[in-house]
Amino acid sequence: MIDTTATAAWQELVTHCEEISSVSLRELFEIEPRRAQALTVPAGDLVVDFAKQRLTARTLDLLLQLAEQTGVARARAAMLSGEHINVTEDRAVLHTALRLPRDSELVVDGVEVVAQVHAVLDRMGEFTDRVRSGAWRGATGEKITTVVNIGIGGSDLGPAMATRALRRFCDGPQVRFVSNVDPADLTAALADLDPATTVFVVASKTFSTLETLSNATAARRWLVDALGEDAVAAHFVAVSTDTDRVRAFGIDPAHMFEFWDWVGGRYSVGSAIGLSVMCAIGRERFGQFLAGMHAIDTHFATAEPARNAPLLAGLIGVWNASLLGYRSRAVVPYSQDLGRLPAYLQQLTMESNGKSVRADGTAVSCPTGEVFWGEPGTNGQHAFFQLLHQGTEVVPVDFLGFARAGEGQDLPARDGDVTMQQLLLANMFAQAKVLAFGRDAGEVRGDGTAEELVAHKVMPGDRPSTTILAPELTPSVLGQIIAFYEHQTFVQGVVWGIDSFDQWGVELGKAQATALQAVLAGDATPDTGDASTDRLITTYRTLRDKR
Ligand SMILES: O=P(O)(O)OC[C@H]1O[C@](O)(CO)[C@@H](O)[C@@H]1O
Repeated sequence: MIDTTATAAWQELVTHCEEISSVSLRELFEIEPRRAQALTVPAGDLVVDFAKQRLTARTLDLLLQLAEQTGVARARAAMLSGEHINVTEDRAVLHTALRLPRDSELVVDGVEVVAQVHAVLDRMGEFTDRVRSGAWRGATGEKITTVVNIGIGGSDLGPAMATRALRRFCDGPQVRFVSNVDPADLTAALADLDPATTVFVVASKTFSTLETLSNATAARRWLVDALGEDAVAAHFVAVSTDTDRVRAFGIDPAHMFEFWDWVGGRYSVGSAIGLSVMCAIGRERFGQFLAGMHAIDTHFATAEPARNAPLLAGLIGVWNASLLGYRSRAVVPYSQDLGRLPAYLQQLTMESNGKSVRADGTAVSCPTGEVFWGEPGTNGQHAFFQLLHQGTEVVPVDFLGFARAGEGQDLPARDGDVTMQQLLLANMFAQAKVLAFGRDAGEVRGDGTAEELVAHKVMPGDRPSTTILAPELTPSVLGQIIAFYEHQTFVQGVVWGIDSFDQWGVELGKAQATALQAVLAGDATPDTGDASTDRLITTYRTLRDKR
């Protein structure tokens, strides 16, 4: 298997990296007067501006050579055609098939999958229409007013993020999300609900996840206590790949919405896992959401490399993390509605690329897997931006902003003719500008700053960012943003040589938690194999019993 660091392109990038580290972003803009135009790449409705990244035309050229030498185009074709690129689980990786138009065809492992996908979408649409219209009645004949999605990880973060992002389009039942096995989560979600008007969507690819099954069991008890066992059929539906386990839990497979092992959990929001989103926004808008994803899939599959936004974004992520040593990336959407995007991207990117071995089991030879984190702007400006501007760590930022607020939603700002949406965007542009270009001591002194404060007010600059602008946050645009990040994650995985679609690293903790449950509940002297855990369990028991 190709070792990325052994390629000729990588070797050249290492040398180039040293050269570029001595050139400031200010200088790069002087040397390359057409930089802003050249490094702005449209993709669907997204306009992606890479101009404030620390790179030159030469860097991009070398990164594109790296993509060629590590086989990104070949891997992309393999993914899109359904080859088993998830080698450790021997599975195809086909989230892109979830958003193929109805008249497309794709045969995978001898099965035509597009027809299957649309059959499930149709069933989801029928269920959604019935819930939204009131045709789906609860056990006592009442209309459903609340849908509670019970799931975790990919079975929660995607739908929860999307429902919040599209909240101005939510005109169906209210939708809530319960994920954590912390009982506070379910208790709070159910506190003001009426079992007679509530439907639970139990969403789990495997239908074996401890948190989801615990919450679903508790929710079932809550419902049965109020309405009796026979009520389960009208109040529980499932989303899963495992019919037997759904049946064993007590949900009729007729009330199950299927997806397939070729959809990874963190890539599943376009599958039946999006049922709660469809309930909230309706099937037509959910169709627009899928069409948005498909538009970026098509861009990723067909745009020439130098104008392929997800390809460039993925390569620039590798450049930042593995060569320049910028190990984390802040994602700052200037949109309160996108408040859960950073959490969603944490799973998408870190569960995909947080790996130390390559697909063939050999050790990686460079740092992989950026640490993703963030909060919406402008809130983040009043929290962690100090470190972004003047800290010792350089953290590249992804800014996301929208030209328009939702229809009829913009408000006048405090003074002048400026609207709040303009104020929001002005902040976003200002932050990216200051991060890139800073302010040197001469400029600070020029403002009449007292000499003892000059060092404190110098803004170092040279802090890279990408700005993603779109006209408005609509279902389609949200789909485009998701697919844009999915594909850049894929590109990085290919360059690093890792399997971005397994997640073995989370298994051991799950197994040990299962083993520790009984120890916590019992009174025998703990003997878990390590003194620290034994001591913590003893302390826990003391605290638990001291009231
Ligand atoms: O949908 P499931 O099978 O309940 O899994 C939930 C999540 O658990 C994981 O397997 C591990 O955290 C994720 O990949 C997945 O999204």
